[in-house]
Amino acid sequence: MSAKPTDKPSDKPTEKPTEKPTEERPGGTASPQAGGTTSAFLAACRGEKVDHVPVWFMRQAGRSLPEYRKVREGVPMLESCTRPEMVVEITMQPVRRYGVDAAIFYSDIVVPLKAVGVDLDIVPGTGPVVDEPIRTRKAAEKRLRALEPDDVRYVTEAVRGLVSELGDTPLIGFAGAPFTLASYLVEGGPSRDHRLTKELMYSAPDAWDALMSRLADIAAAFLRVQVDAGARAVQLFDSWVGTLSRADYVRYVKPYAAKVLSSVADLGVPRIHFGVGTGELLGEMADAGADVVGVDWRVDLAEGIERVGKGRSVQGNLDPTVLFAPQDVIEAKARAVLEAGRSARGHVFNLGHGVLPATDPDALARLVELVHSYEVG
Ligand SMILES: Cc1c2[nH]c(c1CCC(=O)O)Cc1[nH]c(c(CCC(=O)O)c1C)Cc1[nH]c(c(CCC(=O)O)c1C)Cc1[nH]c(c(C)c1CCC(=O)O)C2
Repeated sequence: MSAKPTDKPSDKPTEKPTEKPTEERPGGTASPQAGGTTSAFLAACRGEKVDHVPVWFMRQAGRSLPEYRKVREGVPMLESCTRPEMVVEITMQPVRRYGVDAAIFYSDIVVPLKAVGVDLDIVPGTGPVVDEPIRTRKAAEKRLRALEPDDVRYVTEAVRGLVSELGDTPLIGFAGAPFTLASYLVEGGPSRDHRLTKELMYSAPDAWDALMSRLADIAAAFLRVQVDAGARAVQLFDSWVGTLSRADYVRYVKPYAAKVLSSVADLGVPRIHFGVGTGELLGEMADAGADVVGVDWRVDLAEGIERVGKGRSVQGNLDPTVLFAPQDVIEAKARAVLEAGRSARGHVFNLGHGVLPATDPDALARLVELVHSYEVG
C-alpha cells in the first residue's frame, strides 16, 4: 500500500473539532462508551441528546475518493475485502478526509456468501454476479451452510485493527438483508424488476423459506462477528426491498429481516435498517426491530419520521445527486433535511442512498461542515 493508515492528507482537517469528551458536553447524557466518551452518532441512534447532528455517508469509502482508487489499483474488489490492512486503510480514508461521525466497515454484502462457498464475483460497473443461481430448496440447503467466525477471520482482524485506529469514532458493521441477498442469488446478478426472485417467492414457499432462513442466519452471524470484534452499531441493508408492496413485504420478507434484527439484539448496539424506494414500507421496517430506520430521498423526511413512528430514530436523506447542484442549492436542501430531522427522536444525517462515484469529495467535505455547524437544541 502506498499510504500507511496513519498518514493524513495535509490539506484536510485531521481532528473533528466538534468531538468533545463527555464531561465537557452540556447535557451530555448519552450512555458512556469505552474510553469514557460519548459519540453523537450513537446518541442520536438511541434518541439521546446530542451537541451536533451526526453525519456519515453510505458508500463514503469508494470510487469517489482518489486515495481509494489508488489503493485498489489492480486488486479485485472481493480480494480487497480479505486483506485486513487494505480494509483498515480504505475504511479510514473518509474518516480522515471528512471527519464524519462514524466509519462504515469496508466490505460487501456478498462477502459472507462467498465465505460459505457460493461461487460469485463483483464485476466492476455491474455488481455481484453469481455463477450458478439458487432457485430451488435443494440448492439453498446444499449451497448455503452456516457462517462460522473462522470463515471470515480477515473480518475479525480488520475490525480489531480499525477499532484501535478509530479511537472514539464508532465503526458501523453491516450485512445484506435476506431479500437483497436472495435477489442476487436467484437472479444471478443485478435485476431491474426482480421477476425471478418474486416468482420463487410466490410459487415455491418451501424453497423461499429455506433460502431466506439461511440468509437470515448468515447475515446475523456476519453482524455478530463484526460486533464481537468491536463494531459499535450495525446496519442491515435491504437495498432492493422497495420493489415489493407492503402486503408482500409483511408476508414474505419481514419475518426474516426481523429474525436477523432480533438475533443481534443481545449485542446491545443500535440496529439501523435501510432500503431504497421503501417509502411505503418504513413503518414495517421499523416494526421488524430496527432502532434507526434509513429513509431514502423520495420521501419527505418529516413524513418519513411519521411513518417510522415514535421510539425510533431516522437516518437520511439528502438525494445523492444534489451534490452535483450549485453550492447554494446543496445548502438549502441540506438545511431542509436538518430542519425536518428536528421532529425525530434522533436524526443521523446521511444521503438517501450511497455516494455516487462521480461525486466531488470537496462537496462532501463542505456538507459535513454544514451539518456540524447546524445549531441543535
Ligand atoms: C446492494 C449492495 C451491494 N453492496 C452493498 C450493498 C448495499 C448498499 C447499497 O444499497 O448500495 C454494501 C456495500 N458495498 C461496499 C460497502 C462499503 C462501505 C461503504 O459504504 O463505504 C457497502 C456498505 C463496498 C463496495 N461494493 C462495491 C464497490 C465498488 C467496486 C469498486 O470499487 O471496484 C464498493 C466500494 C461493488 C458493489 N457491490 C454491490 C453493488 C451494487 C456494487 C457496485 C457495482 C459497481 O457499480 O461497480 C452490492
